Amino acid sequence: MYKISVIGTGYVGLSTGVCLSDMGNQVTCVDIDEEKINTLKNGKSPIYEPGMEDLIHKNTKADRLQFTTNLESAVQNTDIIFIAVGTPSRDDGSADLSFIYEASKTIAKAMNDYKIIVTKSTVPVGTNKEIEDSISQNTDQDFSVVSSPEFLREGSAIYDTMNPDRIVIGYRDEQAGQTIKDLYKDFDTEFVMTTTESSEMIKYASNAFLATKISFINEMANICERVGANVEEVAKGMGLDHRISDKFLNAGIGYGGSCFPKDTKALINKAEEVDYNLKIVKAAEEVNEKQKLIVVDKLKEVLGDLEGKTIGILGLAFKPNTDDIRESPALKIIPKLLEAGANVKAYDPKAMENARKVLPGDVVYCSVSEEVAKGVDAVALLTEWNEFIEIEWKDISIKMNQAIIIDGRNFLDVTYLQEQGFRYICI
Ligand SMILES: NC(=O)C1=CN([C@@H]2O[C@H](COP(=O)(O)OP(=O)(O)OC[C@H]3O[C@@H](n4cnc5c(N)ncnc54)[C@H](O)[C@@H]3O)[C@@H](O)[C@H]2O)C=CC1
Ligand SMILES: O=C(O)[C@H]1O[C@H](OP(=O)(O)OP(=O)(O)OC[C@H]2O[C@@H](n3ccc(=O)[nH]c3=O)[C@H](O)[C@@H]2O)[C@H](O)[C@@H](O)[C@@H]1O
Repeated sequence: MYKISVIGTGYVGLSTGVCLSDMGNQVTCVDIDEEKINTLKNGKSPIYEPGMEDLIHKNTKADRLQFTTNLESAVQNTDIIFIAVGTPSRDDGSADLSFIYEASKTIAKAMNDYKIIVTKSTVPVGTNKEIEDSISQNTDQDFSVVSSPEFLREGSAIYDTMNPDRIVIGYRDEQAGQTIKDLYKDFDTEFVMTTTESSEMIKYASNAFLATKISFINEMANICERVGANVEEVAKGMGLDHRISDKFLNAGIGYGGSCFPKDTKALINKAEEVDYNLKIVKAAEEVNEKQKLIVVDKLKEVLGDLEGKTIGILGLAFKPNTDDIRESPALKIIPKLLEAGANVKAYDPKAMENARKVLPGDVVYCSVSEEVAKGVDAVALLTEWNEFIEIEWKDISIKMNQAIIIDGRNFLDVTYLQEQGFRYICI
């Protein structure tokens, strides 16, 4: 059993803290956001993640998990400190590390004895060395910095944390690296013990590769459409080759989220810093930006001028099973539709509250998916929530002005929809 504090209670920090406590450790989760901490103290999760609230209840009840805004006392009462604060994009694409350095400085000033500081946040190569320097400037205590990047996906954060494909541990101090490995000793997984620089690069290279894989299949989809091939069959045929694998080969309206867009930009920026032109990742980004707006092009193709037309949007989150809308394609598509003079009705099972804060005010939000279809000229599916499969589509076509569906995620059953009289268009 280790005494651990986790700084930052976002998707990564909260999942890390909750899972480490569930593994039997004594965990204190810290955030500067008082509202988040109060929500957590009341047993509620500030983010939607399947299974999160149950684990919060279970582990707070067992006295293994607590929440505070008091970073100093959390640091003083624990031996291992995870940093899981945000590293958002700056205007030039580089990672904004101000939250990281602010947290490290506060940790350093609070330190009362030897601590291991573990960086979970995604940080550019060289940052862990900088964190080490920043901490030593602010304390006389002994400490070690370990890099252990996170690979969880939103929407399955708890499952991914508990069942990682690998755990990467980058260290300078062998003993500290082994302690972090020991923390995860019950996990049946591969451990990659490496330098902090390689560990930092593994995280960026993995995200850049996955983003590129998505852009690659999206480009294949665009060619398939022009030559009469079916991208889903092509992806299936490709994915059966174990060297390619069928994962992350779903064509659609491109990747969003808080990480692929931000991390590809930060990697390109880092490459520029060392005079290297990262052509493939740049191309992946460019393809993705275009891909997001393909739904608008397709709507124009079938409806002509969008002025005065009404479009129903199913799904606002950047992927299913999350309320996160950061960099969601919906945030690019909806303003374009409004600009073109269309009316927009929208529904998402979990992300409407977040979407309302950033989308233009004239979007009409519906309380159920069926309502989105009433009186619209086309429905566009932007997020593949499972509940959209269960929609009684046959009752819906009669409520629409025109029975047209643009499936931005190649998710719905084309044969069934065509039988119900829909004009079905996918990517
Ligand atoms: N969201 C994801 O799926 C994944 C994110 N990551 C990386 O993990 C890091 C965190 O990402 P998210 O959890 O999505 O961020 P987030 O934005 O959801 O949460 C960050 C939290 O840190 C808090 N914070 C900022 N400064 C603080 C300080 N000085 N003391 C205490 N709390 C502070 C904020 O109030 C916020 O609650 C990023 O570097 C991200 O790239 C890595 C893998 C997956
Ligand atoms: O660094 C991070 O933050 C995380 O980024 C991604 O996780 P996440 O963004 O939560 O979700 P993904 O499932 O990867 O989906 C990202 C985007 O790609 C899109 N996508 C995914 C797969 C696919 O085949 N096609 C596709 O368009 C999704 O719709 C979504 O918009 C990675 O999968 C995680 O391993 C990583 O830890």
